[in-house]
Amino acid sequence: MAENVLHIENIVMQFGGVVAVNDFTLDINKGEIVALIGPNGAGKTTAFNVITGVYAPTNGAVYFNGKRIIENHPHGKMKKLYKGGNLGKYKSVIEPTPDKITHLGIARTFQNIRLFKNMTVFENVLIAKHLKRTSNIFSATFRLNAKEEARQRKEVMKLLDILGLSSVKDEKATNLPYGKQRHLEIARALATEPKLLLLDEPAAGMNPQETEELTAFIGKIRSEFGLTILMIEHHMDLVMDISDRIYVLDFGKLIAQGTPDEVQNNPKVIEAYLGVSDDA
Ligand SMILES: Nc1ncnc2c1ncn2[C@@H]1O[C@H](COP(=O)(O)OP(=O)(O)OP(=O)(O)O)[C@@H](O)[C@H]1O
Repeated sequence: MAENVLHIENIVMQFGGVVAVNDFTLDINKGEIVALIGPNGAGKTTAFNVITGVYAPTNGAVYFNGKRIIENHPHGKMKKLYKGGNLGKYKSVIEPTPDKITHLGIARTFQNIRLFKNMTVFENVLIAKHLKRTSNIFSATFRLNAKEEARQRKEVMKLLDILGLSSVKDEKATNLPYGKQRHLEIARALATEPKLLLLDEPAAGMNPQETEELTAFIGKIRSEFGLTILMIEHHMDLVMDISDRIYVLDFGKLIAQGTPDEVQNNPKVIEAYLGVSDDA
């Protein structure tokens, strides 16, 4: 039987009167690559921010490897404002910080590149590796134990080798071509040894050749590291090529899910993207 890695249940994320994510449920099994797509403002990044502990959801729960890691229900100001369903279903408050989520084994990248631009490729990955071990930015930067440090350096070299980045390990991040900077961002996420990787628009700003290289790169890391991947992406070639399944959000609501074939022929999806339905 397929092994569930991530189960998001009835997630609502409401900012005052704006319902950014509206009763969203999603499942990902071990080893799958799942894409989360939808027009601008559909709620995709907000969903990522809930899974990674940036926002406590207004209502709903998140399970990782069968364990409930996030739960919340409308309280305080939201008690009056909340218009969603499942009221009273979620009773406890579990609000891990992003740092705790990383330690559980979920890593992410961001829409905009967030590298230490003036540090080398090697240093960028090493700092991410330190964060995994210490969860403290101070000791992550000014490391303490020489033996542990040597071990981590070795692990980083191995990771760079696998990812084809060892030949540029001493280059400053800012000097890398754009596509490689994106690979480096993923390398940093992998340094935290995740089981689940969330990629937020990894192909943003890429040309077709860079996008093709990224497609191969993502396929490679899935098999090398036995990863499960959830990816937000607007490049439909990449999404259709690499995804096992796709979820589609529009105005915060799930409007479709299925295989790439099912989703691209779904009239609701066509309507959400083009503003016209085939059967209109
Ligand atoms: N912190 C916030 N406060 C208030 N509203 C927010 C906040 N974050 C997101 N929103 C709103 O929630 C909605 C969903 O935004 P979100 O960024 O999740 O969409 P998205 O699908 O990721 O869009 P894009 O593809 O453009 O990145 C938008 O209307 C946005 O303005």
